[in-house]
Amino acid sequence: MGADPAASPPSPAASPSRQPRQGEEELRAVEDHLSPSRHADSSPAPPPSPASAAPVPQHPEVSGEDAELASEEAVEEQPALEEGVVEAEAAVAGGDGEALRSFLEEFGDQADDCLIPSPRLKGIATPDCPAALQFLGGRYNSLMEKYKQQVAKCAEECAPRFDGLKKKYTAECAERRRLYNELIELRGNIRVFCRCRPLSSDEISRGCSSVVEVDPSQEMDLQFVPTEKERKTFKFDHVFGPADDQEAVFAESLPVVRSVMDGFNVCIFAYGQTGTGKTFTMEGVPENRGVNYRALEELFRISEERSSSVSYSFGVSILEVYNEKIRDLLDDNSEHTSKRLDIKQSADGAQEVPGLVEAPISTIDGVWEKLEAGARNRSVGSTSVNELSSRSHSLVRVTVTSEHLVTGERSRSHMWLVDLAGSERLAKTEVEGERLKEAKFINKSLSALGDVIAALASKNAHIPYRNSKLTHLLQSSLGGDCKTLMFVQISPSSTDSGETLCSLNFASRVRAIEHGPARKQVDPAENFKIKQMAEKLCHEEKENAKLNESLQLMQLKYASRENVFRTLQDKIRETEQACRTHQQRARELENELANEKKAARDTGKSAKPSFAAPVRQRPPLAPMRQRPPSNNMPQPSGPSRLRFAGKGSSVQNKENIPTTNKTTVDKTAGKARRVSLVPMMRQIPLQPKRRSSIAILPSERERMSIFPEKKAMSRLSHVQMSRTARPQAFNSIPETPQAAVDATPDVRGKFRRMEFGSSSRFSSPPTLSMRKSRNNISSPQQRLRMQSGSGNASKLCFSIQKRVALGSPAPARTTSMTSGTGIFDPALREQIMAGRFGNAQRVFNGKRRMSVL
Ligand SMILES: Nc1ncnc2c1ncn2[C@@H]1O[C@H](COP(=O)(O)OP(=O)(O)OP(=O)(O)O)[C@@H](O)[C@H]1O
Repeated sequence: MGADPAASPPSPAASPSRQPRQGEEELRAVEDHLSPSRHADSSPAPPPSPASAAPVPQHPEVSGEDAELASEEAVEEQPALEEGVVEAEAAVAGGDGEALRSFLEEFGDQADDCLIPSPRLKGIATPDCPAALQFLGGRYNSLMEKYKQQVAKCAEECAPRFDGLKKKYTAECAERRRLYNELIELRGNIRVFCRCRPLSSDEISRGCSSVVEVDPSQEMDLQFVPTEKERKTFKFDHVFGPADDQEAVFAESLPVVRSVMDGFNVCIFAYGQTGTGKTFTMEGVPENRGVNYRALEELFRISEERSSSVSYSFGVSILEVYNEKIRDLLDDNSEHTSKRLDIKQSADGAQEVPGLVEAPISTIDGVWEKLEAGARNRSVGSTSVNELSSRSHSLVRVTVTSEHLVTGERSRSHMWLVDLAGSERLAKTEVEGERLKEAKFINKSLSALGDVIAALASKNAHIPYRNSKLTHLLQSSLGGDCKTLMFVQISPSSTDSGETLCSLNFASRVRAIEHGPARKQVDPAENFKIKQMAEKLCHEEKENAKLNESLQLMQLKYASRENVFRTLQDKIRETEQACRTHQQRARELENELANEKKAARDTGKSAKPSFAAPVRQRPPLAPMRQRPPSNNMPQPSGPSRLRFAGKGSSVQNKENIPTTNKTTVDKTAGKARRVSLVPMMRQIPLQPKRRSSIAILPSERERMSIFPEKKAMSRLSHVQMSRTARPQAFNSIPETPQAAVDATPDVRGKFRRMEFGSSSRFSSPPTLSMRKSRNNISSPQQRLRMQSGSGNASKLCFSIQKRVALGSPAPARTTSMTSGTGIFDPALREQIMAGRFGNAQRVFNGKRRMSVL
């Protein structure tokens, strides 16, 4: 299905001057669909072919039934155009597509980013209309997509710049607020405006004259002229004459009102005589609204203006102080219920009235409703001065909570809008009864307000806020760190000149107050959090200090213990060194001793052995077990033999000691023992640290006694010593052998008793050494004793001596040990002897830890 180039409109793609553009393909597609119509113009129309059906709506002649349905749907989607198309149908005869073609031609000439609807669209016949609309839709969509991309790109490019500008804007806003606040502070945080109402018709009718002169050019001065002589000029921050309207008054109040939006506490109150226009200034009338309404209006306006950077929320409470009682004017049941409202100080130091209704407001209409409701509930009395005079103080509290969307800074501030009760003197009001009581309360609270202002003016340390409910409520918004605006309302009438003068004097005093810089109010919750954090920090600091102290103490203790430890280590080293020295010396002596013994044995060998003198017989050079048993060898004595026979086949096996008859044993007891022990001693390595030789040292009593029991006699470890006897026994032994030698006769006597009076068990080396020390000091043992001064050395000496005593063939020792000095019962003596030998055996055979006997 080709288009006739001659008949078809100039294709945009064919034009060399133009680049292919977006939408051209759609255009071409539609042109292709229109080609049958073109053929119809130049040549006979071909028969409708199913192949010519395309997804796009087509001419019914070309597209068939499906295309017709699609056309109908498209037409339904464009009901607005249908009417025009139907109207144009008559103009485009037969719907031959001529109008569509020319319409498309127009678009072909248009730039890609143009979408100018052609007036010819209306002229397109109904069958061609869907195709045209589809083309336009596609074109529109592609352009839309293109623009979207462009916008997104632009936004992306501009984002950093936008962020920078936003930051700059935020900084500028902050700076503006700061400067603005500074300006207000320079003007004074407490500002006093004087407003003089016009003479009322009643006053005019009574012929009252004006005693007040206001010069518009001197907006701060007010001339009080009761008489020409008494002319007095009062200065205020602004003076509004009778001609000034509500708008002008509010315009001057705006800076103070705005401060509340910056987080400062604000108080605006109207003071003056009854009927001077306090309520008119604060509340106004519906057609001429006062400060309250306008202030809230301004708050909403600012909130809207700053909505991109700060989020604000508002709440309103309305209350009155009547006869020193607080009444909630938004609580409809407050008059019927005995709900008592009181002032409490919150955690952040602000004054709160628990239970007071705080109505959230989001629109200015809502504000007006609340103000009206409050005004309706207000206690209104009637006096001769002003029929509608309110006999209570009316207070509107606006709570502003803000959160900065960029910095996250939060604040909560209050704005008090106070319409005070009339300040006229009691004498003038001519009241009595209930009205008099009301007047007294009013005067009391106004007097308290005067005292607070006077205290602030004189910068007293104590400000008597709590003298009245009114001043107590306004404490956080009156003086100090908040902004105060006072309207002093005066009457121009000559009849009120006295009251006017009082009011003007009071206002002048208020104006004289010098406030410090205002302080921004932060959210109480934030305040509380900060306080808690500060307390926690304080507590942690204290804990830290305590821990530091204890740490220092521990360090000191550690240092001192380290010193002690070092000293002990040094001592241990010294002791070890001494021990090593002693050991070395002991080894030398041992060697010397061994040499001596060898020499002694050699000497013994040279002498001829004889059974007639068994006592002097030397021990064999080799252990018994290594030698074959001999019938000629002497047998152990009776008790020893019995013990050998009792325990020990093992002993016999080891020692190869033959069992013989008793008579033989009796004769050769001492010799047999020496024969069996000496070889063993040679096998035992030197053990300087053995303590058994001194652990068994007996007490005096034990040494003097005889132990009949075998058990007690045979085991060194079973020495029966009483607790009290032990130290005595040990103390009785001199620390060194030399000490024993040098001991007093008493001590010597003790040792003598030990030597000769004790049982065999206690004939310990000290006894021998002492005896030897007396007789001969040239032996190695004695030399060792003489050289060693410590207890350990003496113990070592004892051990060595014992070995020497048991191993050496000293005849004197044999005699004394076997004789059992002082024991006359032969059986018992034998037992003791056996025990002594058994002990000796155990001591020298300590490594094996088994009883030989
Ligand atoms: N600036 C003014 N311009 C016009 N009319 C005023 C102005 N000030 C006060 N008035 C009128 O004076 C009358 C008394 O005013 P208003 O009730 O406000 O006095 P007030 O000080 O509030 O008295 P009260 O202490 O009894 O409440 C009202 O009718 C009020 O419309």
